[in-house]
Amino acid sequence: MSEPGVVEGWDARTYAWRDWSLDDLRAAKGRTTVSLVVPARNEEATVGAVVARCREVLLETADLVDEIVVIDSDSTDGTYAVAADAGATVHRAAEIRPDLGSHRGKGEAMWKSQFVTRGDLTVFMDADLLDWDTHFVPGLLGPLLTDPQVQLVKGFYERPGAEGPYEGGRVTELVARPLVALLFPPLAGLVQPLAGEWAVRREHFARLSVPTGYAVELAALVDTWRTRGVDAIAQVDLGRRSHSHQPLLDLGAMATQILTAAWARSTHSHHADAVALTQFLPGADGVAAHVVEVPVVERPPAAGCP
Ligand SMILES: O=c1ccn([C@@H]2O[C@H](COP(=O)(O)OP(=O)(O)O[C@H]3O[C@H](CO)[C@@H](O)[C@H](O)[C@H]3O)[C@@H](O)[C@H]2O)c(=O)[nH]1
Ligand SMILES: O=C(O)[C@H](O)COP(=O)(O)O
Repeated sequence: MSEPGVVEGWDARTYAWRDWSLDDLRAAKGRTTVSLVVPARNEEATVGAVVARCREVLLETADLVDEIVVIDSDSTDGTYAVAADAGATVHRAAEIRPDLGSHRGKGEAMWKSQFVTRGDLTVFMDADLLDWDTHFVPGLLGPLLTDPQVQLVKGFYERPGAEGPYEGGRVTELVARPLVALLFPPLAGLVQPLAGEWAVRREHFARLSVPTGYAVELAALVDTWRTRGVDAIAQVDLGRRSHSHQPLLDLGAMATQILTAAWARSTHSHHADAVALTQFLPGADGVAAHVVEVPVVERPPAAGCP
């Protein structure tokens, strides 16, 4: 086992959010425009606070964000109304460019966001954040505003829990990290490869193929590395973050999507729109198998769309 520390090659592109003051960032921003995009599915309990705090601090006070856009991803609760009341521009993913069809999923909401936002830079933030702060956004903007070579910035953070502060979640540790180790080793220095808090240059994102589900993060990293080189990716320590946890079986679907996107990016290729995932639940006579059709549709680069 090697000595603990930053993985070789990543030290120069690993930052902390305190590395820039708001004044530094405002000066670097100049006429560059920034969209904060929050994909949200059934997040009425938390999306209001995410939007309201970002609006007050980043849009109205610090003048660092030019628009806050919530993409309502087929919610069946009050997400749309809560986000709108908190001051976001809200769009239903299915209603954006209906001529392009509609799919379920977080990646779909993020892909569709490109047709309703106008920022030169896009910052993505999850809507289910519990322990977080608005400095996430300036932290993620730092490398993009100060280094023209950087195309994509990934957040990382302590994740409070029994496992240890810098260990990721279950999918991160059991799927993403082993995959990166096997197939994409130059990305192994990323502390939280699946973090939902990341930022990207609009022009670069528009040239990426985007899995409609939870593989959007891993795909963006791999494709950025392949097309622009590993130096186009930076990561920023954002402090602490906690979020609501999904049930294990739902994470099985997430893992399947991530594995599919990784497989498509390895020397093998995959062309189906869904993967059948068999899971097991207690049944009347013991264990019962359930097959879940996990969607793995992938959108083409938005830049090629009419
Ligand atoms: O169909 C969906 C599902 C989720 N979301 C939103 O996406 C964000 C993150 O979703 P969540 O289910 O909380 O994901 P996690 O279990 O926390 O998964 C982690 O790992 C995923 C895989 O990389 C990332 O996409 C997530 O951002 C990251 O938080 C939240 O705002 C959700 O409301 C959608 O917009 N549409
Ligand atoms: O990043 C992950 O692996 C998923 O978000 C799951 O996280 P959790 O195990 O902390 O719920």
